[in-house]
Amino acid sequence: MAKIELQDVSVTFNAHQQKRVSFKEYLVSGLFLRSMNPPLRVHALKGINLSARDGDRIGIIGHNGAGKSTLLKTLAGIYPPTNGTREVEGKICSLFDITLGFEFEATGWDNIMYRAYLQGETPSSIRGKLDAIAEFSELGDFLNIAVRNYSAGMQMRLAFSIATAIDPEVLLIDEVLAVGDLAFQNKAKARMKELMKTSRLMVIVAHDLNAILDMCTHVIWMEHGCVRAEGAPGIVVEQYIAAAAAASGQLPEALKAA
Ligand SMILES: Nc1ncnc2c1ncn2[C@@H]1O[C@H](COP(=O)(O)OP(=O)(O)OP(=O)(O)O)[C@@H](O)[C@H]1O
Repeated sequence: MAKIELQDVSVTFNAHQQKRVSFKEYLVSGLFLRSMNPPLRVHALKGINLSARDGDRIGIIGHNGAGKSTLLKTLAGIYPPTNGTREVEGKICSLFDITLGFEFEATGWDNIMYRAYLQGETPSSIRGKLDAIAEFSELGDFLNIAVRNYSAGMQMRLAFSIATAIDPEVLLIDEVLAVGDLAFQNKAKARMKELMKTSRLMVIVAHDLNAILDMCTHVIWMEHGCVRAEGAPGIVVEQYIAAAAAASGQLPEALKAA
């Protein structure tokens, strides 16, 4: 069974400020032993509660900087909650930032082994998938050389081929993932669709509201690190569009017609 349970989760970052300071300000701050660039605390997530089970397809929408990617990364276990608790059960496949964590001095083949192992495969289950991963990546002999010699697109191909080789129970996707050239993108999209169908639980961050309406059973609208609204996709997306239109001083199409 796949399961996600976030209780009162907050994530805070300490960002280093790089304000320009005049020489005078610099001297005065030194005199009082004050830093001119104290860390800026960014409250990316504030008190998020989320509960999802087998069969749920959750869409996350919201403005730039609302906290969508941070939420996805917290679910993936990349960011530990600053407060609150995170519980995720099931094999996770994260389709975002997929090229992070390559061993650049190692060959493509070795990276397949390392990564698949980190994704929870055993040495024997990896061996059964090696050829399929290599074939999907279409990297051929390049798999014999160090990954540092790959182009950005080739790294993407390899990372995507490995990440999607497992049968995920929990699928975490950022819509902006664009993999490789046009031919590979079509292949990648088809594989993503397949994974969306077969995974038990999916959470997707997207700005494409039609995709959200098509795919999701539940939508969470994030605003400044909080959940502004959540519920049935049709209702939440409509509220989101109306709020965006009001903010930009335009009437939503539906209201214009009324
Ligand atoms: N590693 C980090 N260090 C410091 N601040 C961060 C970090 N990651 C995100 N933030 C901040 O957290 C807030 C939420 O960012 P996040 O990337 O989650 O937003 P988002 O909703 O995914 O935005 P977008 O739609 O633009 O991708 C922003 O204010 C961002 O500056």
